[in-house]
Amino acid sequence: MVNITEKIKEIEQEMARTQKNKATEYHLGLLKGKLARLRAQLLEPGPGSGGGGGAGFDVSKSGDARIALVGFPSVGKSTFLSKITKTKSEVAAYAFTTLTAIPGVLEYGGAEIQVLDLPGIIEGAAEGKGRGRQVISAAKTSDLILMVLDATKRAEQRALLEGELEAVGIRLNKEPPNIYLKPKKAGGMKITFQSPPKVLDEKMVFNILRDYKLLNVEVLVRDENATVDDLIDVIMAPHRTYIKCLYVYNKIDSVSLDFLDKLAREPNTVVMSCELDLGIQDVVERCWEELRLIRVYTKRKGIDPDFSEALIVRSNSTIEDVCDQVHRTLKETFKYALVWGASARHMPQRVGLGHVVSDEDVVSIIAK
Ligand SMILES: Nc1nc2c(ncn2[C@@H]2O[C@H](COP(=O)(O)OP(=O)(O)OP(=O)(O)O)[C@@H](O)[C@H]2O)c(=O)[nH]1
Ligand SMILES: [K+]
Ligand SMILES: [Mg+2]
Repeated sequence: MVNITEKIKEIEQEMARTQKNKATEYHLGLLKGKLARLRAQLLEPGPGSGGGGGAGFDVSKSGDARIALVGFPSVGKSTFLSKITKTKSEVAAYAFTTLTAIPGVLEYGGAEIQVLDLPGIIEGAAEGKGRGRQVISAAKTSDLILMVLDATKRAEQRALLEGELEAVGIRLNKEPPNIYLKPKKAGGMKITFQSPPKVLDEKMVFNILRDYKLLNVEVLVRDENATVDDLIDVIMAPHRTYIKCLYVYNKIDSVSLDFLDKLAREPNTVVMSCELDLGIQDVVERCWEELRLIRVYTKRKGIDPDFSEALIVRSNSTIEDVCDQVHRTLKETFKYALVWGASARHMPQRVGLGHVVSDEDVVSIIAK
């Protein structure tokens, strides 16, 4: 383990030393690939290491979605959990008050959202410092990461934390790169650019593929702005997780109004003070928006819809998903559905199992 960590350090240092220019770009690209492989290796439980990969905490998923509270120690994660759920997680002024994952339930919009309060992480977490690896594994299983930051601390805290998550393959607020890659049994490399690339070139792609021993492979780069990092992410796809992240600055009671104004304007950012009870509701509303959960109300023939209880499904869900939420076997007797609401072209619209529902649709399932 020490060995890999040292190798990672060496490569990071070499990359930092190397000037970025046309002559060094291929070399840097290969170093990036090597780094990505070593980091993945670090996360694999090694032989006899007794789970050195750091499995997550033993908290089963429940509810309609999961939010993870990630941050440095004492930024106010537990204080926040205690504000928005009925769970009381210990709060104190010293670092590492929370030592395990504490789940709470946030009730909002008819949904039950599991919120995981996690131990604070420190620099080097990705390499196994503190409970970092476990915290990050738990974060990986969430639908939304709330990165809780202390508004009174240095601005670098955010980049440091992002770096830790990046290092273990978490990609925040990013879509998977638009590069198609398919390993083949034979036929050599086939590299195609859909339009002239702005950053990558054929030699770079060739070098990286060869370095990964992908000698028979088809690659189609669809995004003209794709980078070496994007290509590596596609090659390393099983080790990459794309998660939404909301940056939440707490303790705004202790900063100037000018600074607060600057923070609040940053993208994907919300500000709050748990101590003064300021902005908490805004944070909850932003979480709800980011999760993009959809409420569907069911209606029986001849009776008004039941607006007191919603079925909660993910965005882009279909009538089939709605059926599954009602009952496991419902779709076996499904004939058609009637839909009222934003997803319907006319009211009601008669639809099949593949119809994509919108938030607050009313649905009547007609059985055979
Ligand atoms: N000034 C100020 N202090 C706060 C605020 N929210 C929390 N605190 C204080 O910050 C300290 C740390 O709070 P915790 O909730 O324990 O922080 P944590 O992030 O869970 O800490 P660990 O579990 O140790 O990682 C406590 O003394 C809180 O009272 C806030 O909005 N403003
Ligand atoms: K604390
Ligand atoms: Mg805590």
